[in-house]
Amino acid sequence: MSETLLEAEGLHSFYGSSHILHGIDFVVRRGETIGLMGRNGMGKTTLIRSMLGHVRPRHGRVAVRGKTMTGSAPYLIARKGIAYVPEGRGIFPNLSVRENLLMAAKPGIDGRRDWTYERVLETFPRLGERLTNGGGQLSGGEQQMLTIGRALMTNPDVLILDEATEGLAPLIAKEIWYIVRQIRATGIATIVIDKNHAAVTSISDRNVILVKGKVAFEGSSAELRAQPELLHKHLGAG
Ligand SMILES: Nc1ncnc2c1ncn2[C@@H]1O[C@H](COP(=O)(O)OP(=O)(O)OP(=O)(O)O)[C@@H](O)[C@H]1O
Repeated sequence: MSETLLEAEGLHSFYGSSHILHGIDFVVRRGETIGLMGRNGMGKTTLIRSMLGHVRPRHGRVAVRGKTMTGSAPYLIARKGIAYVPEGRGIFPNLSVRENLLMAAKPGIDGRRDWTYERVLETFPRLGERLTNGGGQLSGGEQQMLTIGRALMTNPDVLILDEATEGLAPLIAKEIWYIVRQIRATGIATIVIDKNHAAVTSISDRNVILVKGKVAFEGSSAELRAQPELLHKHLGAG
């Protein structure tokens, strides 16, 4: 079985006295694409934030490449090859597109420099047309592309996309999905959180559905499609 890159075991996380995650087990192996699903407020973002050191779990363990890193600072976890594209984007509005990309550049954990500035521009031709524009002058879709481009410039082994197509026009969302497919094909493991379940299951190897901070389903896209009642019950879809 491929190397485990990111792992949560029995995670319990809280915001103040609100108990949000109730003993979650979650694993990301090299090269796999995981759809993380669930209705609003079920704990998807909290699970990601708990694994990445933004929220300190009260119980349980987080391991990165087999090493326990529960509650480690986010930058230490990022340094281990985990890139996070949060909901709502994270670019520097006063810097140009070129500067936004170049300042993110770093080799991967094993020294890989697969994702160069040139390659990111090939993947996102729209950004190439906007190199001198400020990040804040871009459209929502372009900002999202820049955020993903910045994450790729870090040469990650795991890329986490939290609602990457949220609020985008359908054609732009389609472009983002096309790019996610290309990224997947390069062997980067990806966690995709998105409300478009059909799009998620069309690219994911495995899917995890959260209900009230617990894993309610885990299985392949074929298994999930074979149980449409699950989609209806847990996601309100179909
Ligand atoms: N910073 C916070 N402080 C207090 N409660 C929070 C905070 N962030 C999230 N919550 C609550 O934790 C619960 C889980 O939120 P979370 O964002 O993890 O859900 P989600 O499944 O990602 O849903 P969404 O799609 O709405 O982001 C929700 O009830 C939410 O209101």
